[in-house]
Amino acid sequence: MTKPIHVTSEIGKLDVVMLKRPGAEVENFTPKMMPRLLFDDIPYLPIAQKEHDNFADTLRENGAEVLYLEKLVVEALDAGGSEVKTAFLDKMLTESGYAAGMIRHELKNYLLSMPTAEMIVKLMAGVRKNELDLVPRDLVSAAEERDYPFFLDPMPNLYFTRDPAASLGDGLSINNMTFPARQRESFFMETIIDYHPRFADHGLHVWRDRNQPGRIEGGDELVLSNTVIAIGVSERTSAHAIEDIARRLFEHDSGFEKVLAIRIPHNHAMMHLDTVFTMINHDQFTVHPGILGEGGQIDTWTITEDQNGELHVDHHLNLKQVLKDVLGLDEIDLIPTGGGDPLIADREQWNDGSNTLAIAPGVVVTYNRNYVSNQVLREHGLKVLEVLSSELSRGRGGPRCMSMPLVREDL
Ligand SMILES: NC(=[NH2+])NCCC[C@H](N)C(=O)O
Repeated sequence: MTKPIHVTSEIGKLDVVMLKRPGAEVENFTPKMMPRLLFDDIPYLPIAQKEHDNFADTLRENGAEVLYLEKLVVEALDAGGSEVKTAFLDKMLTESGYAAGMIRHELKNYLLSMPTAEMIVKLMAGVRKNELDLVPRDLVSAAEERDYPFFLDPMPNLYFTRDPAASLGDGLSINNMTFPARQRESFFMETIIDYHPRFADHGLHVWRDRNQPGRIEGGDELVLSNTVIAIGVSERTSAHAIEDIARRLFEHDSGFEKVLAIRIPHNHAMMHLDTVFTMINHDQFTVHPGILGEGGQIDTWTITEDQNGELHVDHHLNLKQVLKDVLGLDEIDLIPTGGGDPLIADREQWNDGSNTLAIAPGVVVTYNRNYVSNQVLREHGLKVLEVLSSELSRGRGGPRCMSMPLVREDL
């Protein structure tokens, strides 16, 4: 049987992928909560779901098996049995800010009274205060939180399955995420890997787990080849975590020998490397011109292991040259988002015009709204499969963010 996780490139034919269909969580918040929940608008759920189904169908029609996160967690908990389910809930409540006390007790009873599938939907969607017959009498609730409508916040970013974990070779990183709005998400992934029959006991390597200090997110982790990984030094991923994962990958025979750290601006529009740079063919990449300085310069470091087992770091400024060197290519094609027009580049990057998902070498899935960038990709010889994007894009992520490849064919 093929391994449950096997990803040695960004572009090998996509065989198995994990998605999350947007649910009640993307509607269960108010404009005031948006900045904290990392959304810039309120999506219209029925249309977001239609668009997401269109995305999933496109992947299936092109030969990928689509698994759903929400289904895998339920199957994992059911396989684990009631003790695992209770321990899962205990930990989820602790991570949601209820380590002890009356509210924890009530929330636990409320959620445990539900069948597993319903409990998971509820945890993802959030629990409002008016759902429980409870007037908290502790000082914190009485003094500060009276008007806040939730006991448990919704997790609207779950449909960006790319970020809580990343498939790297025959294993994965399960990530310690940056903002509280997303930190609980990677616990679902950990539960799947630990208890789902498809993943547990298959010798999967967790190269770095979510308990490690230093934040990292999958949108920053790109598998350039079976020996090279690129990682963004970004708003979401710290240099410390990059050194740490590099060390672990080198030590544990992962096959990876080089990590390319690329520094990008630290802001919400460009939160991850994959919002400004993706690999789409053996020698082709999309890049948002806004990240490149004069003469196309950008801070890049190659990290390798020296003979003494210490990390060795080299600094470079020419991304194109570094990519040629690490991939052993004579020429590469860096395709600018928006075709190089700075105004269009900014507009389309905002709606994830650089966030392309390669499903085979030279075949990409993109949002239809980025029609200038899509046309440019076609002119560069790529096959572009467009998917619907009016509502999904309001969460600030595109086709790469919305998918976690589990198995790709080797090149
Ligand atoms: N890989 C990505 N670019 N993911 C996009 C995630 C968007 C999400 N709203 C966040 O801010 O976290």
